[in-house]
Amino acid sequence: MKILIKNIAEIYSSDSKVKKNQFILIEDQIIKKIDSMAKIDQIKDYDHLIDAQDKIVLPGFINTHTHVAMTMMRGYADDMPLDRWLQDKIWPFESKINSDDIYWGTALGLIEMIESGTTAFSDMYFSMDRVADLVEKSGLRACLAEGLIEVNDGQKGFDKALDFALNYNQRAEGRISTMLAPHAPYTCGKDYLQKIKRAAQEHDLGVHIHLSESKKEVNDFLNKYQKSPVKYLDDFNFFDNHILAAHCVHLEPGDLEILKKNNIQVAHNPISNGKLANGIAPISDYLKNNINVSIGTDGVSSNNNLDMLEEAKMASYLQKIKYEDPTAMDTQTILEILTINGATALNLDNLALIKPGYKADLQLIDIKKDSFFYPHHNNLSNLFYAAKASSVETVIVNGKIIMEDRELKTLDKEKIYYEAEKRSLAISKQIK
Ligand SMILES: N[C@@H](CCSC[C@H]1O[C@@H](n2cnc3c(=O)[nH]cnc32)[C@H](O)[C@@H]1O)C(=O)O
Ligand SMILES: [Zn+2]
Repeated sequence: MKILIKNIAEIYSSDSKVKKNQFILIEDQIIKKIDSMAKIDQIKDYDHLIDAQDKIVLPGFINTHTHVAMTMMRGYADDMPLDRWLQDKIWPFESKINSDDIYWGTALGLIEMIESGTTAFSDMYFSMDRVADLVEKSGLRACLAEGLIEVNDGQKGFDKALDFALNYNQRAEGRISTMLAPHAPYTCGKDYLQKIKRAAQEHDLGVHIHLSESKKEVNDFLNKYQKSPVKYLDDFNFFDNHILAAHCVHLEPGDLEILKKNNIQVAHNPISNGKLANGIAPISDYLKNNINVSIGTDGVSSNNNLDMLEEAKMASYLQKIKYEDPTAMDTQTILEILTINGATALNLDNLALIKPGYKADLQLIDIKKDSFFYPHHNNLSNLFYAAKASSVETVIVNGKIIMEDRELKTLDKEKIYYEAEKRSLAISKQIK
């Protein structure tokens, strides 16, 4: 399948300056050629033509930390601190969820991701085989991991998670990759974490974990072990693997050096950290120290959506506030954090740049339809600081169009809305 995208107003990719008036040729899963419209006559052979007049093209956004099925809990538990939110609301709800519920809750989240220009995500949840079915069907790219909480999951859960990680890696034409995911150092003991670490090393799998999210978590570790969660994990070499660490909000002296030394991949979730009042992560310091930072939305229940544009604007403005420095996170940095840094975080090669030889995961954004794109001084600024995700018009993943002119090509919206609504409300009724 060859797709030709012509008349592109501008292409933004973090490896180069903005390119104007271009075409892109996609062949099968790969970006084959990018050139100026003056040379379009050279391209005679293609199956599908997209006219990108008045549109800009960017790599798809990569959401590096989420629990997609938690979309079912949108608006179910608000305005609470992390420990109470988990223990009083979220975990009781999750104890009633079956794998069909996860399927439909995830489907609801996938619609939102596609419609807001996300082409890849990293999910930590349960019933991952069902999530994988949806990744396959939707056409999205995902890094999937069964989340493990030791008291609930134990050895059996570990075996299942490892089995999943080994069996599903590279499925769906390579769109699915896998990791192991101990939930957090406060929900998994040292022996359990060591077992997971050794399995990850043996099978060359990355490890996805929540880390130093709340002040309480850090204080509990300081009281119990006289060291921070970061130091605690480092002391038994937990960080030897590729580590995707969500949050990293609260650091003790010496922690940043540990993150840097171990090449920890920080997934920053500013809206979740705001909603649960966990604080503002020291992202500027991470960036200055060349620690790779990407962005996650976390689950909808702590957000309450999956919109990466909103997340990025919040990330940037919070850093400006925290450091009283308007340059703390500029538009170029936002572009990197939303795209190429996400690919690095998920250990995926040849992804997230608009460049020949790279996977064709990209989005077309209309810059003439909505008032917030006017005037056109700087479209990247307009996109990150002014626009809404409804300007995302067409989404391509792995060379396949999954949304065109805002029409979803792979998912049945009506059916998904119906099932997700029915199941979510039925579960909340069981709890009351
Ligand atoms: N197998 C586990 C599920 C782990 S999935 C990942 C878990 O992370 C939880 N979670 C979601 N957001 C956050 C957060 O911000 N901090 C900590 N945990 C979270 C989520 O509710 C889910 O229970 C079990 O049987 O409970
Ligand atoms: Zn999370």
